[in-house]
Amino acid sequence: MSLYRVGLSRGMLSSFQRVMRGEGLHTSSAVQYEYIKVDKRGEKKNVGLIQLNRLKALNALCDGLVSEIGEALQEMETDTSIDAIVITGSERAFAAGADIAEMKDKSFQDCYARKFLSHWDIISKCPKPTIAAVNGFALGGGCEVAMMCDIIYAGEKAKFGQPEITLGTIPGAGGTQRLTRAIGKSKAMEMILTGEFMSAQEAEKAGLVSKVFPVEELVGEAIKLGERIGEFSQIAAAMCKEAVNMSDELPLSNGLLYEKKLFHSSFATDDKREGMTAFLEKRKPDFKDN
Ligand SMILES: C=CC(=O)SCCNC(=O)CCNC(=O)[C@H](O)C(C)(C)COP(=O)(O)OP(=O)(O)OC[C@H]1O[C@@H](n2cnc3c(N)ncnc32)[C@H](O)[C@@H]1OP(=O)(O)O
Repeated sequence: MSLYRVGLSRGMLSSFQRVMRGEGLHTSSAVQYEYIKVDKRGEKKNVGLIQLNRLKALNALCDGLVSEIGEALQEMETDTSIDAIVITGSERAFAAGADIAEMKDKSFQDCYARKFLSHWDIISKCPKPTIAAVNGFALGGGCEVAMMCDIIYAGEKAKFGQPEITLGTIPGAGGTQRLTRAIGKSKAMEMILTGEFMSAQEAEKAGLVSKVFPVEELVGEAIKLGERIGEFSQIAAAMCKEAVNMSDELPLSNGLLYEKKLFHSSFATDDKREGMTAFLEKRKPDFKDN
């Protein structure tokens, strides 16, 4: 059982110092966080918001921060009132990458034995729809976290990059794979081999980002998107997500079969009956996520 689950946080170890610096511990219903803020947003409070909050280090993804994202996601996953989840940072930085100070003295043995970065996978495995709302820098692991989400919305000053080559290493949390799949080999290779950043507008044109918004409107627009998704059946949304994600993993014929099996499975739900009945009765469906 993690410390968080029994009501303690890593943060409590140094809470006195943080209180003295005027920084607080950020609390959800049962869990206290040091590096993130969590909230429920939208008119029905059905959109979970995770805001990275390690501002001085540009939200560099230290071990504690990533663990807290995982804790918050797990909590939101089991909270049936939450239909979609938005992950965001600050206006200056979504996240400037894995924490370089933490990595500097790590050996191969440390990385291999402790499966360094493998706990980041929890973000891509979340069954609920996830939206990255990216303002400012999304570099290295920050770009990778954004790409682990299902949809990326960007503020017009956002900058994406995989600059690991400038540190003598390579992307390690899916950067080469996901970027190549998103924008194609030539563009991904150029970005990764030069360490150069891509603007929000370029990222939208290349296909990494769905939409670009003015900086101050970004998070609100991501929450509106979460609310729109939340109008539908949670089960259907989870099935859509599973089928789309499988298209990245499987050859076409297997992907088509997988989709068909999920489509057939959706016929076992009350929500499919309600959706089709409501259409024929010319009324709004009342989905029960069942
Ligand atoms: C999976 C592998 C990886 O992710 S490797 C990391 C990949 N990311 C990077 O290489 C980006 C590193 N950061 C930068 O290049 C710059 O900080 C910047 C371009 C994002 C912003 O530059 P600017 O000059 O505006 O700010 P500072 O460099 O002064 O940064 C402020 C403050 O944040 C600390 N910081 C920034 N990024 C990281 C990081 N990835 N890890 C640890 N710390 C980071 C930086 O050291 C500064 O701290 P300070 O105590 O004020 O010196």
